[in-house]
Amino acid sequence: MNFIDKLSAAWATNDSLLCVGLDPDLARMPPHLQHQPDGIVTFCKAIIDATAALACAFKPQIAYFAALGAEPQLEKICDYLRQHHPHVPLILDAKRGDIGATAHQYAREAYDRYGADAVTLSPYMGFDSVEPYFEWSDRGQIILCRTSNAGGSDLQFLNVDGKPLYQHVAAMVAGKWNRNGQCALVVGATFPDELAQVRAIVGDMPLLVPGIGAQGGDIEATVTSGKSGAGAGMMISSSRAILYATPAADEDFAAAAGRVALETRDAINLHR
Ligand SMILES: O=C(O)c1cc(=O)[nH]c(=O)n1[C@@H]1O[C@H](COP(=O)(O)O)[C@@H](O)[C@H]1O
Repeated sequence: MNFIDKLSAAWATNDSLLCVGLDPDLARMPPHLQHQPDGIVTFCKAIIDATAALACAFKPQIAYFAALGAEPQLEKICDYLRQHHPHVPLILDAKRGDIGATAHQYAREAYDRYGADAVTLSPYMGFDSVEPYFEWSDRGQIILCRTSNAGGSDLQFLNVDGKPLYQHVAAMVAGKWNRNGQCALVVGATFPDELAQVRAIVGDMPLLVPGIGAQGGDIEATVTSGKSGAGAGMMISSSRAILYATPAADEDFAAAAGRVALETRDAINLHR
């Protein structure tokens, strides 16, 4: 099943627009897991099992693994997701962006090594830096458009031919770039006005929307501004607020993650 169909099925099956971000920070994990050889795997599996019925996607962020040389643990987590929760799409958050030959290697990493359904990409090196990813015709490309951080405005808000650069990115990705019909865009929950602008440009294209939870984005404004005509169309992502829902010393971190995921999913659904 291709990325968009799998995402649409997960929206319906789990009645959820919540994407659970897997950003495992050793220092915030329960102490008994911090020094175990596969402690990150154990931590993430417990979070995954506690939230899989509530999520429309999982999004591991590769930096938290690569910084520790823990890519083999990320492989195990991705294998686990595909085997035990195959109906929930796996998004590798890597924000790649490089010339074509190098991009092809990054595509192999995301889609073949980790088996991701989709990967996050930067658009700023242009179409030929994204083109190699289309060789995997059933997989998704999620392209940065209006990011959740304050500094995103430095470039994305530059006025180009009468409109901000991020709107050009939205129009390009929804048009010429969406070669396999598997593209999506990243728009931060911290900017609901821009979320509405992007929605108006791209029709029902899925949007990955980080910025609720730890970054303080407002759920009602996010859903109202970003939902598609069918009241879906978004992967509203939260990482730290779910992963570290209890103090690190608390043994019951997975149950707390499940509780916060349930509350977040339901709060999102109130406004669909
Ligand atoms: O592409 C992303 O996922 C992303 C885009 C963006 O604009 N802002 C953003 O925070 N993210 C990612 O979303 C996650 C946010 O984590 P929390 O703030 O803990 O929910 C991190 O993994 C970020 O790298």
